[in-house]
Amino acid sequence: MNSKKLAAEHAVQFIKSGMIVGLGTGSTAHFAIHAIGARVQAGLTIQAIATSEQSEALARELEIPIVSFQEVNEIDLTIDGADEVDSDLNVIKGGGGALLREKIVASASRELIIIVDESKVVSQLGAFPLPIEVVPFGIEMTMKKLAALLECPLTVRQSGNKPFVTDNEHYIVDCHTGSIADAGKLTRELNMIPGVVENGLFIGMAAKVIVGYMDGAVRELNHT
Ligand SMILES: O=C(CO)[C@H](O)[C@H](O)COP(=O)(O)O
Repeated sequence: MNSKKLAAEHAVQFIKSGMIVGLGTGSTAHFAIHAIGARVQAGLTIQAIATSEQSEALARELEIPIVSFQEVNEIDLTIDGADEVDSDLNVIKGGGGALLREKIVASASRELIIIVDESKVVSQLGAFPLPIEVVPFGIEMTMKKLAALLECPLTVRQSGNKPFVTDNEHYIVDCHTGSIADAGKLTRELNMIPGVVENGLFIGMAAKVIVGYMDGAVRELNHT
């Protein structure tokens, strides 16, 4: 059994008719969107807001009703993947390049459920390169400021032989930070740099993490 699919299908059970649901991005979220589509076909009535053009296109294909932020005040529940999760349920996201919309949707949500396979659970965040979304204008200067703060190798994410461009027409800088001692402080410092739009640290945002295991087990991690 695919452990990402296991976590995704477990999470989708928390959706109830009438909810506004945030749809995540990535391969684990892809399984969740399919499971939501199946429940919609079976009579679940929800409306959804997607965190990327890709997830929105999939949702439309599966006939999941899509709404915009103009039409809702709040999102009831968002289900999204992650690149790393620690025991305090802090998370690194953005491996798929959708971190800005993911953070906007997560912060508009009453509840954020993160779905991962067991390989994503870590004791300290930072082995996965931290994605930072930056505006292309002045990126050389923004990267100098990032380098001064982080003191670690930085790379502009590529797609083919060009910079990867996000749904918001920005670039992603991947920062090989190594272990992050104080993720809360770092997220605030990063977002103070002009040119940085958002970073992939989601601190204190997840209410629950659902982990799928290779042996078929599923475990819920909650705040203690
Ligand atoms: O943050 C993300 C996209 O920006 C993804 O949720 C994250 O990269 C995990 O992806 P996957 O489920 O494919 O492992």
